[in-house]
Amino acid sequence: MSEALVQLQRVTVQFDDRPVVDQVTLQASRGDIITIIGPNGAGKTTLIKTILGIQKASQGRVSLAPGLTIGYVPQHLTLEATLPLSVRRFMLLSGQSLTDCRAALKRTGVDHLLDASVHHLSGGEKQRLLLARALARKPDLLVLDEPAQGVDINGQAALYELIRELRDELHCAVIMISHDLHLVMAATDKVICLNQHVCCSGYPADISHDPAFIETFGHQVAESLAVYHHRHNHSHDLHGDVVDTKGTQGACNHEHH
Ligand SMILES: Nc1ncnc2c1ncn2[C@@H]1O[C@H](COP(=O)(O)OP(=O)(O)OP(=O)(O)O)[C@@H](O)[C@H]1O
Repeated sequence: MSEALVQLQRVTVQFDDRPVVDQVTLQASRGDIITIIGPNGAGKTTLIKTILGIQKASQGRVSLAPGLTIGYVPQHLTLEATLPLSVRRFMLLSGQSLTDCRAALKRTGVDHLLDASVHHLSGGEKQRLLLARALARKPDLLVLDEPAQGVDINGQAALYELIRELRDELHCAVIMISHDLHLVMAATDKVICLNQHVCCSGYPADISHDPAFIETFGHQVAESLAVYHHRHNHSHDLHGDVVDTKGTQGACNHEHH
């Protein structure tokens, strides 16, 4: 059996006696990509904060493998607007060496921005910078809170593809929150549908038929996902351009059923 890096057992988080996360049990092992989906206010961010140790569980148990290194990609990069800060300095603040920082920036496709100001980066570049900062730690577990925010649709597909590649390279586990249901269904291994409690969980193709999923997201969403089998016969680069299997650029050709 593969090594469990994180285990949550009946974890509940309450704010003013209101359960925001209700008796959630989950486990992530090396190689897993687990995506948490759910409506606004469902407790998704609170749940990952509990895994990170930023939020204390009111009840239940959070167990992390000893010596676990976590790389965290927050929803937004929040910075003091008046503080001049280059990408280089931002990365070095993580405490990693310049060599590791540059390698991580190269891997996420933004090493050319080393001397740029973080304040001037586009939404997509900021997300890749945050991913590089998490990556420089060589994490066993990568936790991402809506990593594709501010990224256009082609860029989103490229970002999810990159996350899959990083999972393979680092042999880490990935837990992420996403609202992009179609991309989640195409790019993830396991989905947890959260609405305070775990409504349903499993493989993407299966959960779209689950009555609890249909109740949470409605028939229209469930039907559109149930018929959505996405076969990729090519990949995208980080800018969303299509690259075929031989590495040359070509036309986008997805097959849907
Ligand atoms: N520190 C806090 N104190 C009190 N209430 C909080 C706190 N943090 C979050 N909440 C509440 O908990 C609920 C869940 O919030 P959370 O951010 O986890 O939801 P979410 O599923 O990530 O939502 P979204 O998809 O909108 O980002 C919300 O009603 C929020 O107002």
